[in-house]
Amino acid sequence: MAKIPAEWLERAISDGHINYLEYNKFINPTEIGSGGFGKVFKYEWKDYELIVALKCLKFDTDLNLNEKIINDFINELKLLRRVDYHQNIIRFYGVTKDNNGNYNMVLQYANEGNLREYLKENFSRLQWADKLSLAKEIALGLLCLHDNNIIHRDLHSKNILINQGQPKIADFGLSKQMNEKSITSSMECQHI
Ligand SMILES: Nc1ncnc2c1ncn2[C@@H]1O[C@H](COP(=O)(O)OP(=O)(O)OP(=O)(O)O)[C@@H](O)[C@H]1O
Repeated sequence: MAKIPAEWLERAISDGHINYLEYNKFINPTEIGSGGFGKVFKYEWKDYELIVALKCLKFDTDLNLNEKIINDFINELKLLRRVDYHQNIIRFYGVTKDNNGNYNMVLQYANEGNLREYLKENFSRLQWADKLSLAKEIALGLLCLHDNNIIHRDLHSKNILINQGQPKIADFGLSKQMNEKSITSSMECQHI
C-alpha cells in the first residue's frame, strides 16, 4: 500500500501533470521552517534569479507514518496545482528530488514569513485599513478554494504566508476536495 502514492507521484511527473525541476538549478539553501512533512528551505533558482521555498518530504522509519506523510504531500500537490493561479494562494512551481533522494515541493517564497510572526512584529505599525485589507485578501483566497470545492481544514495564522505585505494561503496537506456526494451528505448532516 505504501508504494502506491509514491508511484502516483512518479507517474504524474512522467505524464507531465506535475512539473519536474532539476535540483541543481537551486543554490544557497537556508533553513526557514519545519512542519509535518519535514524542513522548509529558502533557495535561489539561479537561472531566473528567483527566490523559492523548497518543502521537503522526509521519510520516517515508521512505514505507516510514511504512508500518511506521502498521502498528505500528494494531496497538497494535487490541490495546489488547481488553485495556485490566485494571488492569495501560494504559487506552486513543481517538484524536485534533492541529493538525498527526497522529493521537495518548489513553492513561491513568501519574504515576510507566516502571518503569526508578521502580526507579532508589525501589529502596532499596521493601520486598520492594512488589517482589513489582509482579512479581505484571505477571504478572497478562501473563496477561490471554496469555488473549487476545496476545504482547507487547517487554516491558522502559521499557514497563511506573507509576501510583500500580501497574504497567501498555504499548507494544503489536510485539505479535502469535496465531491457532489460529500457536499450533499455534509448538508444533510447540518439539517439533522
Ligand atoms: N513558501 C514559503 N515561504 C516562506 N516561508 C515558508 C514557506 N513555506 C513554509 N514556510 C515557513 O515554514 C514554516 C513551516 O511550514 P510548513 O507548511 O511545512 O508547516 P506548518 O504549517 O508549520 O506545519 P504543519 O505542516 O505541521 O501544519 C511556515 O510556518 C513558514 O514560517
